[in-house]
Amino acid sequence: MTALLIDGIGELTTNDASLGEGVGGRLREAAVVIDDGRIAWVGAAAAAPPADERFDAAGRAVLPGWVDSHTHMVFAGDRTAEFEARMAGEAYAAGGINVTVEATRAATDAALAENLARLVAEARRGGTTTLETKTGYGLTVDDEVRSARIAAEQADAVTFLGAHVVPGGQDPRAYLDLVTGPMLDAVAPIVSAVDVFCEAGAFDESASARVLEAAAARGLATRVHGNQLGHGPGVRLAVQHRSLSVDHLGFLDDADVEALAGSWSDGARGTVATVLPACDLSTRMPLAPARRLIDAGAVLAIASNCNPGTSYTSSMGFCVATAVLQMGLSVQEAVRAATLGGAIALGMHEHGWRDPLGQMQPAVGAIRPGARADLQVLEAPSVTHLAYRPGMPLTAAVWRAGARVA
Ligand SMILES: N=CN[C@@H](CCC(=O)O)C(=O)O
Ligand SMILES: [Zn+2]
Repeated sequence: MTALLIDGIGELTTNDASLGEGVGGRLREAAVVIDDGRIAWVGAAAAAPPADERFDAAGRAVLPGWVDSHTHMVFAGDRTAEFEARMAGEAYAAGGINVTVEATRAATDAALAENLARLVAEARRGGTTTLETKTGYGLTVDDEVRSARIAAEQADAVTFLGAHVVPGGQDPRAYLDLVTGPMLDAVAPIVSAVDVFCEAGAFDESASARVLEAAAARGLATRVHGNQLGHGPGVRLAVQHRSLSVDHLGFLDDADVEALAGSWSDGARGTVATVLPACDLSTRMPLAPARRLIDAGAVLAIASNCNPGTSYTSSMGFCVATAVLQMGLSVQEAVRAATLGGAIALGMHEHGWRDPLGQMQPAVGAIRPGARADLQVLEAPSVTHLAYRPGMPLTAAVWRAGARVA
């Protein structure tokens, strides 16, 4: 194996308090050695061991690759008209999902895989090295299995979202029976988690609870899309069911914030609060109260929610900038939420995990010895530039599992 030394790092964000200072575990004048797909060494550049090859970061900032813990990238079609109508004043409603369902069902496997590859490549160029994606635009047994299979070829984690919306013309009770029964059984061998859109116009509290119970009965982790379009039971349900994350969070009351923070008390694995800044902007909905969540002690993740309806971007840099400029986070807090936070939301931060193709992978979300060698070099001296220069393409180089991917 060829070891690579990355030195000349002006500012290294490790996300490990034992390696550096502050929220990001930051080191100055640092170096990293990667070997066999993993981080082999981290420390002061002056003390770096020799390696076979060298990359000079030339004083630039290095940080973990983004961990995008929430996307919907298996789809076909376009929702430009819906977006235009929204920008002209129409409200977002869950019903738009059915437009993408129709286009996705009509697409060939090759077309879906190609569109996914295009989006994954975009994400990689923007510094994303770990990516979750969901089914949810098939909504028949065959179409959901097909989406899960296509996702498994390209994503690091696949989530089943059969409970996205009741497909047009179907009886809600019969569909819930299908999603919690035969459809779930068919996708269970491929996916690692189950999600439910708990919202008016999608699945109510009791239907959502049934989805979460059915998943748990099959040993699958759960996530919830909650509190996106109004206040609802999503957060409460997610915490009660010990879901890995609850995502969106535009409408929270004090009890929701306390429940999310309290879910981590006594050393328990709690529920990550995942905010989706690009989605909040793109739907002109209130921004999730990320500052309040962190201050209360919740564990925060930032994700892109890349999908054709509510957030057609995979730019984690844009999400981080928005979280700083509009949600009141410090740059270090936002970077941590978009890297380690996402890894915690996916259960990939501490130990090895199995990818959708059955291969064991090292932990992600931090630059520490033993972790997967997922890192990005910014065309900037510090991560502060992510918010100071919003919208600029600052990703200069990306390694994923030790391989240069951008
Ligand atoms: N909220 C549910 N699902 C997506 C939207 C999907 C769509 O509109 O196509 C979301 O996360 O925003
Ligand atoms: Zn989503």
